[in-house]
Amino acid sequence: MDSISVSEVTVIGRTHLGFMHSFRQPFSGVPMSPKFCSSRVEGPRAISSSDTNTKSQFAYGERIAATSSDSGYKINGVNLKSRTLISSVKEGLLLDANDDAYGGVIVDPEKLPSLMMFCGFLQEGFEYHHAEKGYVMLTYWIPEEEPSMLPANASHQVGVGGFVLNQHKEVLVVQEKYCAPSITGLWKLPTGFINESEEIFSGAVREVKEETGVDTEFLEVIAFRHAHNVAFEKSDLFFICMLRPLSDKIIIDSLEIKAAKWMPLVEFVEQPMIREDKMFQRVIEICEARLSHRYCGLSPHQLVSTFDGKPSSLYYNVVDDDHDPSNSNCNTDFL
Ligand SMILES: NC(=O)c1ccc[n+]([C@@H]2O[C@H](COP(=O)([O-])OP(=O)(O)OC[C@H]3O[C@@H](n4cnc5c(N)ncnc54)[C@H](O)[C@@H]3O)[C@@H](O)[C@H]2O)c1
Repeated sequence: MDSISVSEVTVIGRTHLGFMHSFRQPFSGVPMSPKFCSSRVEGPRAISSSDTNTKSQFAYGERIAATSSDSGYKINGVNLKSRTLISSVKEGLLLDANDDAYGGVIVDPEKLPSLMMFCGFLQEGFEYHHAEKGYVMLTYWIPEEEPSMLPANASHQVGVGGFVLNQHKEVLVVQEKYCAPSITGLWKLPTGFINESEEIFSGAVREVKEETGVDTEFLEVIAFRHAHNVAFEKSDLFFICMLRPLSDKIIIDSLEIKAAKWMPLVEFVEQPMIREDKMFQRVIEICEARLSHRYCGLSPHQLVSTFDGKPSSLYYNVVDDDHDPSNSNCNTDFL
């Protein structure tokens, strides 16, 4: 941090993560490393939703203090009265800020006086929250007597595996170019990670296409696995998806994949690594149960929740509202 040089603030961002709001500042010296900071106002929960986005100032000094609301209250031991007065205890630097809906303030980065401000943020007890390409987010929870309510950084990665079976009861399998020595030579399902803002159903189709060149149609999530500390200390949600092949020609992605082929399901299951692996055994059993209609997976249904107004995919599998079992995709034949 200390070696970063100053450049002008060019972007104001506002990232909403529950209680967190933030701002960005790219610096020269470090390729596009805007900083996010977040803060929360101490004192009575005086900021109602009607106070949201009212103009405040956020003070930075050797201690941090901020205010909102017309009624006086204390921040860092300092009595504050005015909505716009924000005072630091020692330096008294004032930053323009907007109140947020959670009793916090969003500092206007365009008004930040210098980089020292940012270096100082860490010295003042701001903590790294997370980093993405192009920014680092720092947060600070002011009320010392309260535990921080800021949501933690994302804890999971989401992976998909494609179970693609053709009419000859052959499953589409790959050998990975880079893998643990213990699975070298294993013919496995194509797997990969979901991209940001990508759906599970389209991510599975994309991964299969990228690795094998085969076009598919998503059918159902058959099962998912939840495991911890899988990569970069993140937990892992792995969705095993049944896909229907729409083409059969294999063109591998030679960067990631050593080989791919259509393999008879019985041969696939007979591989020692698969036979000895309880999870894969169970996955195969579930897939076979699905093929014989003894089991039904989850299919995505698009809807918008009024809760957050976001278009969403709800994965479920029940008979439709008219209670007509023929409307359930459990009856769909995959082969
Ligand atoms: N691969 C398997 O056999 C397997 C088995 C069970 C579950 N899964 C699940 O599949 C999902 C995807 O996992 P995966 O094994 O396909 O992903 P992966 O580890 O193969 O990573 C996907 C891609 O990222 C690259 N990559 C990953 N880490 C790298 C690094 N440190 N440096 C350079 N490149 C790197 C890989 O080469 C690969 O191209 C996860 O949810 C996982 O739990 C995979």
